[in-house]
Amino acid sequence: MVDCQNRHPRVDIDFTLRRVFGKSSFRPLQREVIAAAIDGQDVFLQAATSFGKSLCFQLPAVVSHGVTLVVSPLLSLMIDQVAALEANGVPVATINGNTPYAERRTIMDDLLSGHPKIRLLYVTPEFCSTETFRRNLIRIYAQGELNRVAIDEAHCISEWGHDFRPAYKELSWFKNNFKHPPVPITALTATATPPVRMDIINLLGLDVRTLKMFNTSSARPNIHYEVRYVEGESNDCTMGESEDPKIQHLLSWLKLVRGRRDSRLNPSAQRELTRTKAPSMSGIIYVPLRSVADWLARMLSGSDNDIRAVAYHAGLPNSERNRIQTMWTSKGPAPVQDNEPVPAFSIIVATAAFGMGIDNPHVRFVVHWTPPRSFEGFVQESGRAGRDGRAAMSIVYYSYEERERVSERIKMDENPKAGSRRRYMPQTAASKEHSLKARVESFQKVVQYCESTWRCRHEIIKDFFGDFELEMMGSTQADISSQFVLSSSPLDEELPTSPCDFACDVCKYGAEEIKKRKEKIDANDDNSTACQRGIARVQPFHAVLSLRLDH
Ligand SMILES: Nc1ncnc2c1ncn2[C@@H]1O[C@H](COP(=O)(O)OP(=O)(O)OP(=O)(O)O)[C@@H](O)[C@H]1O
Repeated sequence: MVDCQNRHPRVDIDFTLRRVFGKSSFRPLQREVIAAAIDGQDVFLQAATSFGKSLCFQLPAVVSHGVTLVVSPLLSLMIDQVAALEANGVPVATINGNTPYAERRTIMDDLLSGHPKIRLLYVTPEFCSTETFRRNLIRIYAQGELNRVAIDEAHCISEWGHDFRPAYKELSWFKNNFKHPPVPITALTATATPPVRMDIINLLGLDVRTLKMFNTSSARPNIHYEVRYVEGESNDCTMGESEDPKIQHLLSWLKLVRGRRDSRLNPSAQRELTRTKAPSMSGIIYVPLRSVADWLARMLSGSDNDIRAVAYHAGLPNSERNRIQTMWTSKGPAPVQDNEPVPAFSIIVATAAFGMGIDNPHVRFVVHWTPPRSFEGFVQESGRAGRDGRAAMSIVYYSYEERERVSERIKMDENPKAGSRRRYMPQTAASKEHSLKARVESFQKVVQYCESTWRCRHEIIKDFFGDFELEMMGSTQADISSQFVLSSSPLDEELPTSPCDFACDVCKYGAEEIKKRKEKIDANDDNSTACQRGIARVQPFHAVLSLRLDH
């Protein structure tokens, strides 16, 4: 058997970075992570959304001997990364549910040839646990051609492995079967809490004594985080635009943004000229339900000629979803045709089906229409903004009614009605308990993030992901602020500062102001509005969650 770890040539990674990936320099920490991978170490990288984690396994795969197997949770993510690698001329393949038989055969023939051309193969965890694929992998390994296994979005191992994607739990198969020589593993994530990190390490069978750990801070300095407190009912798809306070708020905010942008881009000329020439500003609005996505996209598009909004959710045909995603991720501003005005805003109104890993550098804002159901999901989704390093915005609309609704949905997912779409499928009583507890805690953190009127929101994010604990585990850390354009100018140096440099509503407007904004909804927390509308009194949030944990 050949040990492919010892067969990689001495490589100039700077040359490969420029020549293959078209990047001029490494971001802080990338070089160290890549060097550890080329050296054959097991690597754990936890870095903020948009840090550039993919490069940390793609570049080693390009310069090393053999094939790197990439385990990825979502088809859309695989398609995105495979297309980007192909565009850079890297031999890459994916085998997934949509791969025709003949293409699978060609890919496997290459991988089993003893000298494969393919450098990276993207698969799902479910495919990894099929007998046929495992038999083939053993042959590839025996030929000395299995270089590394990369687990992208590794938090899914812990978040999903215990319930609705049990195949994630079987990934220890790699360490158990490829021992002499060992096949190194790289695990990457932006959103793992301390217990999730330990779960990932244990489930993958990694040895903490030899594992190389790297991390950056979890919050994104170029994102301005804000919570907007809104009163009353929402997501009522029968409502008109003028009746919904959130639509009203959003439209006036967009108008403000557009006004500022117009005057910055073209201060002296007429606005019409600016509208014709400037590219659209991209944004994502996350909603809890498909029906709300369709309704809100319709409302926004119909309300203003300057907004083009499309819905994206799992209920759309695959072809439509692919079309929207391709349009969305195409790099660069949308081309301007003739003198046709380009809408000022191009918005995707999406359910959670659109999120993790999606890489469009130009997204300027991400809005959560209702409180997100998990804190990890919130950080992943808001992390779609500002991936070009420039200033971007995250807004969460928050009301107590919506808070109760989300906790009700969490409850329903655990005990679905017969015949309903079942989102989670815990296997045993113990794993059911584990998964419920994790989900409840994660949502409690969302509530804490939204209801806090005094703490910097960046600090809340960093706390949740335990940046400090990573340091205690011996992780090599890097400051990534140089990667982003921060909002304050050098002229502000004399002014007092805040933990996030005023990049959240609490630090920018002060605790008193945020408290005042929140008081608006505090007045309604006794459910009186619900009673007035004839809606049954909803159980208070904390009662619902503690009840849930009791059985
Ligand atoms: N050294 C670099 N120089 C310039 N751009 C880079 C560099 N490394 C990565 N990028 C770019 O940064 C963007 C984000 O990279 P990537 O998608 O790998 O992020 P990520 O860390 O996986 O984020 P997420 O966790 O949100 O999916 C990509 O467009 C990528 O091309």
